[in-house]
Amino acid sequence: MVKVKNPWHRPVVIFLAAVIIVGIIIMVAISVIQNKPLHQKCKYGIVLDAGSSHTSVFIYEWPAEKENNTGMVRQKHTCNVQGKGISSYSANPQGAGASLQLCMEEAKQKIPAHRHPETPVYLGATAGMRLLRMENEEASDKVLDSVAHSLKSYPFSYQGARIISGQEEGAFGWITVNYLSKNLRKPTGTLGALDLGGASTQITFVPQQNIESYDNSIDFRLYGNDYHLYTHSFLCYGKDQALKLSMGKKLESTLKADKTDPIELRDPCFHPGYNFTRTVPNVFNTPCMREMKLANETFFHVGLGNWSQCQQSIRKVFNTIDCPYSRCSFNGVFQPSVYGDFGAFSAFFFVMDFLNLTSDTLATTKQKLAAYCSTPWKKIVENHPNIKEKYLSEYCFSATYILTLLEDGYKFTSNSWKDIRFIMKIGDSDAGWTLGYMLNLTNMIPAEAPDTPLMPYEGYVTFMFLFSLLILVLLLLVYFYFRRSTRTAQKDII
Ligand SMILES: Nc1ccn([C@@H]2O[C@H](COP(=O)(O)OP(=O)(O)OP(=O)(O)O)[C@@H](O)[C@H]2O)c(=O)n1
Ligand SMILES: [Ca+2]
Repeated sequence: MVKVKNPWHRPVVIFLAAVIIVGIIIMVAISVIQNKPLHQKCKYGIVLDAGSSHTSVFIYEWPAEKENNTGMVRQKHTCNVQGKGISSYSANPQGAGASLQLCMEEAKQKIPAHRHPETPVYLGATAGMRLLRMENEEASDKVLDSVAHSLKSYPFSYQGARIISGQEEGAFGWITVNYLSKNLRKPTGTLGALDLGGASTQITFVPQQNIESYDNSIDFRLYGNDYHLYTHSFLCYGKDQALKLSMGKKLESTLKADKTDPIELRDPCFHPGYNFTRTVPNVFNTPCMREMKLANETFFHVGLGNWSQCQQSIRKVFNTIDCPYSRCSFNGVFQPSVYGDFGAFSAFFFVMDFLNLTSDTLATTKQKLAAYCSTPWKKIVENHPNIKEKYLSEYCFSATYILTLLEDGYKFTSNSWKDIRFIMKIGDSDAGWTLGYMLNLTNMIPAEAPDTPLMPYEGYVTFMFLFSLLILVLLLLVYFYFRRSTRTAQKDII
């Protein structure tokens, strides 16, 4: 046997082997950086959204090692607490805490037991509790004590139950939609946030103009970028309270014009043929209507089904005359021109989605809504036998209110209407303030960008593909080179 001798064989082979080994090490390192651990350990967080109309429990989940990266936290589970919001328990505060039990038991099942002690639980109450606090502070404290006591009885890490401010509600809703849309680490624009609840509504966006009022401005530094936000929350302008305001105004003018007994409230925002007897205290028991003096006990609520008259009546709840700034939305509140795309969620979505009005032009939306409002009540009930009549009866009002709020209130135009996206979820997580609230309280969004920015997923896939191709070509070259060398050597021997 003759040994093949070639003086530059060895360095070439060593070089190629080194390239392959380094390549494999880089691939493994990138896989780790790309946050695709072999076995994913998760952490959890619970936020209770104690809204004016109801309470929801949200369970969030994220990979234990990579909690500071945008888009890593996702909604694992949500549970709707049965019954009304916690503010409805003012006369029976213990009932508020007890109402959370079923959903909290569910949370115990959904989160692995060994994670329970480290899982934070937060409860944030919104406009319903703000109103109760205005009306009766002692009662609102008792309700908060009751829910706090209930939450402390679970094996999680209780972090507090409090009434959040309207500014926090707006700002955390904005953080949620931009975190979920992965806008926060890119130089691209952000998404404004429009939230419509039962008792308040929020508008939050990055404006182009100066913010003239200190109360409406909020600054964040997230992942190394500065955000200067405009935000405002209108208490009493959620859809349930706005209905009361609007009906109250109509009742007042009816009382002035006609003192017959019982009073007939002829309402263009309800369908023709709709006729219900209501009692004044039931409809108007809210601090949003303190100045209105409405003594009569019962009245007939009669539908007329006239969209344009309905819009006229709703306009009366917005004061668009007085403005101490260069420009206002309504009620003397400063607002810069709306700018950029907006995500409109909660009742903005529920109502517009129910009426199939989430993707039309403003003109078409108005036409369709006018036709819907004039549809007889009997037909509406026939078409939707499974929906509670109370909710069904209010969609004409609610959608007309939404259009009026967006157009006359926030000054969206037929042109900027198309920048509004009616959304419920982004990915598998709900749009709302709860996720932003938890990200903030757990410091999961760092002010500065991490030192090693991640390669985007598409870039990672392309890189891995090209690198694998390179390794394959190198292996083939080595193979052919050796084959040729061996053959040459064999020929030499022959
Ligand atoms: N699928 C749903 C859920 C809720 N709603 C109604 O939409 C309104 C707002 O609901 P939500 O956003 O849950 O309000 P809350 O959070 O309870 O109120 P707030 O934010 O003002 O405290 C309420 O009138 C509720 O009855 C609806 O029409 N359809
Ligand atoms: Ca809400």
